[in-house]
Amino acid sequence: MDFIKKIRERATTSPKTIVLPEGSDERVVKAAEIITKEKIARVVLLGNVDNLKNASKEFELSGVEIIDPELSPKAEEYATLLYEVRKNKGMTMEKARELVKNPIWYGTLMVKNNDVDGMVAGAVTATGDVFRPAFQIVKTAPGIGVVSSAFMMIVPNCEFGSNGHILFADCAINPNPDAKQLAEIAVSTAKTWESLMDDEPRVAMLSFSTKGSAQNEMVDKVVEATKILKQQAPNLLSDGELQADAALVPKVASSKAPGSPVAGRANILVFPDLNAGNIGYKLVQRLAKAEAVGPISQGLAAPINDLSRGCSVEDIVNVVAITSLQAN
Ligand SMILES: CC(C)(COP(=O)(O)OP(=O)(O)OC[C@H]1O[C@@H](n2cnc3c(N)ncnc32)[C@H](O)[C@@H]1OP(=O)(O)O)[C@@H](O)C(=O)NCCC(=O)NCCS
Ligand SMILES: CC(=O)OP(=O)(O)O
Repeated sequence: MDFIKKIRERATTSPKTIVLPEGSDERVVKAAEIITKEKIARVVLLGNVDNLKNASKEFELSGVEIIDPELSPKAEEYATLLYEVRKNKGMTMEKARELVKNPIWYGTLMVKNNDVDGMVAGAVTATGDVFRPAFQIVKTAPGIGVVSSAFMMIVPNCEFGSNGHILFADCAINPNPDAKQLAEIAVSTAKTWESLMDDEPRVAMLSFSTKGSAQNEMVDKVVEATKILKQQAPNLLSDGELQADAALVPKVASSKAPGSPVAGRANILVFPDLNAGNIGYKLVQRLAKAEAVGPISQGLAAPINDLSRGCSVEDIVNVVAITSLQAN
């Protein structure tokens, strides 16, 4: 079955409550309508109640809960929660009361307080501003050092990866991960793959060098990350350092990396830094007309997912479906 159809169907089997803090954006309101109609999740929309009531003349919003953080009776409770979680980092009650009026902080506190199962934001808000409160309030899951993200790229008419499905990581969060963090990103992405796909994960650690063809400290980082990855996850099919063509194309792999367990058949591409990852996913999305589902966050203690500000309504619906699945 088609990947997107499958995740949406899986989400309907145990619908969760997801907060969408950007009720001021029409795409988000339309997505709330579709999510509710298709029973993918129960939606809480944050925004100005009057504006959203007006919007509901245009959109079918029955079944969607609407909260205005500025008028919410829970604002003081959430401010106290924020103060308690961050007081050792200099948070004051005054600052907490101010931050709670911001829908992204309010939504994150709803997640922390278990009032909702997850949050999706980023249609209007830049990635850093979505994740900073998440890192500070929700924090990492036990045993996780670094939160990262992955995009499921679905490339039309493509034989590479798993029938054109390839996870790209990290394309949204960590600007310049060190070797240890890069290895952890690879392990997290393999777990994300396993939660979404039926076949085995095959991880390529990407570089501009294949198996020593170039020498540079940027290559050394990927070589070191591959070594750490193989030690930490010996049963995971992984290899590096590989160029993108060696990772994906069997013929190139047989000349550049003969005998590699992954080269020519990778379905997970781990990029060496955020310049490469973010530019890479946007190029494939726009030039190859690939569907880019994500970014899917990995390693937070509760599911909070970002969007690209260029997202469509359908992108929002898809990320909400994935967020519901992560909340299971
Ligand atoms: C995500 C991001 C905002 C974090 O910023 P930062 O400056 O490191 O954040 P702060 O220094 O304020 O750290 C806040 C907290 O988050 C934690 N943190 C930061 N990055 C983290 C990560 N990847 N995983 C887990 N925790 C992280 C810090 O340890 C800190 O915790 P503490 O305050 O409890 O000690 C930053 O890495 C960023 O802007 N990334 C690029 C996002 C982007 O623009 N992407 C491109 C478009 S998608
Ligand atoms: C993921 C990403 O690149 O987000 P944006 O396009 O909003 O910067």
